Amino acid sequence: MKQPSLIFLTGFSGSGKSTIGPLLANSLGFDFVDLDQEIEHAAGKSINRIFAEDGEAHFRELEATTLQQMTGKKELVVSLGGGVLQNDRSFSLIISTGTLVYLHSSPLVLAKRLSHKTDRPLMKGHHGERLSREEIEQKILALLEQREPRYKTAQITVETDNKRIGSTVEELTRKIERYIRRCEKQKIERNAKKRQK
Ligand SMILES: Nc1ncnc2c1ncn2[C@@H]1O[C@H](COP(=O)(O)OP(=O)(O)O)[C@@H](O)[C@H]1O
Ligand SMILES: O=C(O)C1=C[C@@H](OP(=O)(O)O)[C@@H](O)[C@H](O)C1
Ligand SMILES: [Mg+2]
Repeated sequence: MKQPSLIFLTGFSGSGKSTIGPLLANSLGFDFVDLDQEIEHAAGKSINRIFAEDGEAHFRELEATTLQQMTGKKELVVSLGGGVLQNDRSFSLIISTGTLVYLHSSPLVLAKRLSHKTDRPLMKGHHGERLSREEIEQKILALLEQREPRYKTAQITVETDNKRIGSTVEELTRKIERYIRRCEKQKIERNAKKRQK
């Protein structure tokens, strides 16, 4: 069953899901889980090592299995990894059990935020070498073309470019609280109609 207060944060790598997730959970008074951290904990190794030793397809399976543990939960913020929605099983699990929230960022800003990070295997070269900011931007553009259609199915979207993290958290809190209230009202109205029949 769908729980509007089960919040899944999506968006490209570097959009701020892992940074904003715990702050948002605190602001809403909800629990928090970072899907990548859960996977690393369960596997006993880093995402970099999972990609290098077991491959991306195995990582996508781990994402889908770990997500399953979150279905049915309420008042929880889950920071997803940027590629999880590409797996059909994960995508349908997410949209059928919670609220999808999209942190939108431009490729230029994402490349800037990611150019100094070493823990994003997909933002490296074929042999694990570091890429220039321009090369990272090209990779981002190619991946975004595939991923954006599913990011855009989110019920709530916020822009993260040129915005302080605190402002994004405030905007998200307002929008999510309003969305949950609306869902609750609709549920009450549906139940009242059922009773009248
Ligand atoms: N306005 C902003 N919104 C979100 N992240 C920002 C912003 N400005 C800088 N950052 C930085 O960008 C990075 C985002 O990384 P992270 O939170 O790990 O994103 P994700 O989990 O989506 O990959 C962090 O280092 C964060 O501090
Ligand atoms: O874009 C992706 O496919 C990935 C994004 C990462 O998470 P973030 O979006 O938190 O960086 C992590 O799940 C893994 O490196 C794969
Ligand atoms: Mg993250």
